[in-house]
Amino acid sequence: MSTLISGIAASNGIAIAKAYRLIEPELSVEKRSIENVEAEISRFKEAIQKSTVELKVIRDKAEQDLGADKAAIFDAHLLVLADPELITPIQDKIQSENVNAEFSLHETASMFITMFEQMDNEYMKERAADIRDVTKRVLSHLLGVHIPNPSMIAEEVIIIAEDLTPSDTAQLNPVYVKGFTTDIGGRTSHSAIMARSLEIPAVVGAKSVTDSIVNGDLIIVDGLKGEVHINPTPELVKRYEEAQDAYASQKAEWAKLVHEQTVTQDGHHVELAANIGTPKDLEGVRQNGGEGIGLYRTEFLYMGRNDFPSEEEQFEAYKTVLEGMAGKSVVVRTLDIGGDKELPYLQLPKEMNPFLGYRAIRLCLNEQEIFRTQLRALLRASIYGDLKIMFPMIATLSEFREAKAILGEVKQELLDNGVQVAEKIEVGIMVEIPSTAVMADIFAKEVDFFSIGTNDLIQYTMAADRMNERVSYLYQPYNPAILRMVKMVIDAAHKEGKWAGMCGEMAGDEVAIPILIGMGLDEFSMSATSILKARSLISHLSLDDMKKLSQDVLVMDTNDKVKEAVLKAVNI
Ligand SMILES: C=C(OP(=O)(O)O)C(=O)O
Ligand SMILES: [Mg+2]
Repeated sequence: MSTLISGIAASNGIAIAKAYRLIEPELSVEKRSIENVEAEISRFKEAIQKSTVELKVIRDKAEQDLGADKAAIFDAHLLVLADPELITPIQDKIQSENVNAEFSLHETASMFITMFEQMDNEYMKERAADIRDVTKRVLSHLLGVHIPNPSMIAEEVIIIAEDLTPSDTAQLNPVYVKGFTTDIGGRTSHSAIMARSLEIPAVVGAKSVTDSIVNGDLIIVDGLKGEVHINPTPELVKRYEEAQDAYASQKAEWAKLVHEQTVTQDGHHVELAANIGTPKDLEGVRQNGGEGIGLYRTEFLYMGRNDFPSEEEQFEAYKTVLEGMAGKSVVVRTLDIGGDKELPYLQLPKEMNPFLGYRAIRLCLNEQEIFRTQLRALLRASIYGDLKIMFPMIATLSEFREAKAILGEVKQELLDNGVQVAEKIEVGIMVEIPSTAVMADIFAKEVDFFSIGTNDLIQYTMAADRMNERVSYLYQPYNPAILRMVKMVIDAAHKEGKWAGMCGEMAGDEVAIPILIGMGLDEFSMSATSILKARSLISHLSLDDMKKLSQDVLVMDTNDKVKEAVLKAVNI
């Protein structure tokens, strides 16, 4: 009997494959007295040996599939495993206290982790994170349980997880990972955004998938409808295979527009740009006819590793993207860390409300060395294309002025040292905090452009956590409260002769697009895989009709009424 679980459609497409549970096993430790100390120490040594072999295989595979930078984290783990300063005290404790290896490992490692975490030293804090990971691995061997290793997957699978962190997603190889489904998350959580950029069908917020699915179950992930089928009947599999074919033909139709401009029926041109996370995404942008990069989320450069990327490393990444876009506009957003995006090597105090906390520009203005290094790398790369710099999470004008002043200082230092920097670099902001949307007329006098970040703007306006599927019904992009704010921002930009774009998920939403065209949005930035579909839709719209539609919807009372009105006016 097949079982159906409904969730949130997070990334288009249909995937059919075996389940792979990416879930950490229970690793609780009990204290036991042991009689044979020698045997216990051998058992411990054997677990170390197995962990070392395992880590070497993982490291080599990660290097081969994902590159040396992603593999570096496993080198650090291997060093910890070979470190006598950690290993000897564990053996000594087994011997002197006659306790089991699990207990000795757990106690000794916890002592080091606490000590290193309390040090005011980034390097030592990173070591604490390494010890934590390595301890888990050795414990798993002592306890005889299996820790899943996503980078080791070598057959077609569908990942089943409670949630996927951005660094988990960075380790997934789309050659094997055909789809994923998670218990938690919403359409704008980062796992969903990554799934779209990797073109992996995904259903998130499916509540009970980890309870209902065991390794090896046959799974269908329907990323179009938001459904997960567990052990489907052969008839259902057949129907889904046909749906996969139909989706592939539809994509082939859209693909004909890859070299076309984006123009409405009555000749109004807009720009369809792509959101990217790494230079590797450029290929997808080209294949999908992106007219620029509207959002380069640079935080991915900082994730899934052990240390900050150097200025040189960042410079290379930015240069690759600018050169790859061959003179087309590239909007690079400065580091937006915090919220659900954590860095293992930047230990920050736990916060009650991380989405309302110390993140993005707030952190960069405070930890200026991190910010200045990034700005230096960006400015040095600016001569390789059309760079635009964008600051995230701007809430007040003084934050913008301060960030811009720092950028000015960094630029002057570079020029003083004879480093070449592009003459004209537009500097803009994300509009993703309601205070900034409301003050858009004032900001518009000082910024070069706006890019509306609806993922956060909606979460903050509706007071609904974008990661929480229990309040995901409040993710209402067509709610007139949101639409009015978007309209204010676009009008404010135009009044000062500036341009307004949108890089939140709403920009690629087929119900929102007609309204946004009517409001005069200049640039739409979305997952590369949504571009051709959006271009096709826009080519069937008339600007005049959409202007009228956008005025009508602004005075409607609910999200659903607006949606209904758009679906009635436009054949989607
Ligand atoms: C594009 C946005 O930024 P992110 O999703 O990275 O928070 C947004 O908030 O809409
Ligand atoms: Mg945001």
